[in-house]
Amino acid sequence: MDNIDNNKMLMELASVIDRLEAILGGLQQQEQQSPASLSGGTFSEPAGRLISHWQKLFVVPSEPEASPVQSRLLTELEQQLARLRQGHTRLSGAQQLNGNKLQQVAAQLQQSPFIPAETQARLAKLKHGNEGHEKKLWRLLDCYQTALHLCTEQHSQHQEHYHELCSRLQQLIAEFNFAGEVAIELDKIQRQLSRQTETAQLPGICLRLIELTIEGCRCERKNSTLFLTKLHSNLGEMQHHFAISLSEGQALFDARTHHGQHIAGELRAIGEHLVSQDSEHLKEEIELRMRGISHILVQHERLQEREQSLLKRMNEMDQQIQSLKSETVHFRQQLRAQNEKLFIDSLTQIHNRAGMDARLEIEYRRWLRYQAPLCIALIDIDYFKEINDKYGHLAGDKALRLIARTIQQSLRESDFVARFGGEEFIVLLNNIDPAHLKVPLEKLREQIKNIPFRFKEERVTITASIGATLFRQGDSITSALERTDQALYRAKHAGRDQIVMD
Ligand SMILES: Nc1nc2c(ncn2[C@@H]2O[C@H](COP(=O)(O)OP(=O)(O)OP(=O)(O)O)[C@@H](O)[C@H]2O)c(=O)[nH]1
Repeated sequence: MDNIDNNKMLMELASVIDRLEAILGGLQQQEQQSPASLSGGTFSEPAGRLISHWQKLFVVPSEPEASPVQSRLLTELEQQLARLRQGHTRLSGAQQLNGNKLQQVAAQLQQSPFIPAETQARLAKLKHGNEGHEKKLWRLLDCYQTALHLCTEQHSQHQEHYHELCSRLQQLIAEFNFAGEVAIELDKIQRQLSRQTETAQLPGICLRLIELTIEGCRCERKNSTLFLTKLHSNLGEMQHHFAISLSEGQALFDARTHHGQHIAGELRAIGEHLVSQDSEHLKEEIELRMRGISHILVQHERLQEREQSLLKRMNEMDQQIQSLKSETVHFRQQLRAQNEKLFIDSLTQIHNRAGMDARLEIEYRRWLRYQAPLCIALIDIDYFKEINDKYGHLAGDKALRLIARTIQQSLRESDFVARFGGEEFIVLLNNIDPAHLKVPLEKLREQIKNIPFRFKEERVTITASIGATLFRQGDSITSALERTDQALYRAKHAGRDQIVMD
């Protein structure tokens, strides 16, 4: 069912791409522009065919402004994207249904008393499903639209927008944690992006990433379903063995009790005869009873053999449980790594915006409960564009990594730092003394300023502006963030390289 839906979604995407291609094909005939060459060409059909049309239409524009044909083309593309969005909403409804079914199975399995704790944890994860990929698909579609606009963009900010798009795509790729072929492909694209790809290749890269996301989801779902099926059959087998062992154990117990009672009865009878009968009769009676007892002893030996084989079976089942446990531990570790990766910024290796959202929510609730002073600060690097323009984007990236490390090292263990976006960082300082709030922030500002940057053998000082505020009565997260943003704005306008508190 899952695969059918994913295939349906892939087909839907492919058909939209085909429709786009048809429009482009028509327009191409009207266009007299000469085709320009593109290196790479690693994209799959139909994305590859589509890109070659773009090459012809966008790579060597004859006019500085987008022509009416190009504008019309963009409008049509956007309409197709809108249709794709509608189709996707329908499909995600169907997927939701599947997800619900999977969650029901997981919930039922979780109730079974035979499930080890580790497996319970994994099933709980399955129960919650994974909505992240869908959001990423939309982010990719947005990137795709941006890439299309970039192809026609002529103005001075082109380079800046180009780098921003590359960063967004790299960030998205870093957030994926697919395995196998998809991971290898993603890695290739990641490297391609870091090598200054041509603008005209970006739409194709976006489409390829969409394809890979769907393929990755399909594999992930397939693996989860396989795991569930295997788990289910293992558990069924174990339950069956347990039931047999249980009834066998009960039968053994009953037989032992019965034999015990029998032997006790025989001994009692011997005792009674010892006092009441004459010696000849007594001898016969004892022989008879002794035969009865030795018969019971033979039966008892057989019981012991059955007990031995039952013990052996129990041991085998125990081993089965152990291997099931270690399998689920491994899966859980994978899931944990995947979750952690979602919250880490690929460039700086500190938390990203999603990580910050999660932590801010926790700190805010804690502040509401205990009212311990909580400070939020935005750190924005001054004139960072100049670094990029003068020394290149890669040098800029290196600087961002170093700044992130410096901020992290300057903070206490309980403080929190994340990359808020671009060249902006956010810091949360909890349990801070309001009277001395500026001290750690000043230290931060100084430490950034003292980083010994060297670009092209030139010593460069990078400074930062900081806006900060304390959470106040009646604050929401948004209101505190807005205040911090305004404080940062004032710090910039007052000449940069300084802290403004609100
Ligand atoms: N190298 C690199 N640059 C980035 C990244 N993200 C954003 N930027 C750049 O950061 C720069 C931010 O520029 P602006 O917003 O104009 O700010 P600024 O130049 O720092 O100037 P002020 O903030 O006003 O002091 C842009 O050039 C972006 O391209 C990134 O991941 N790597």
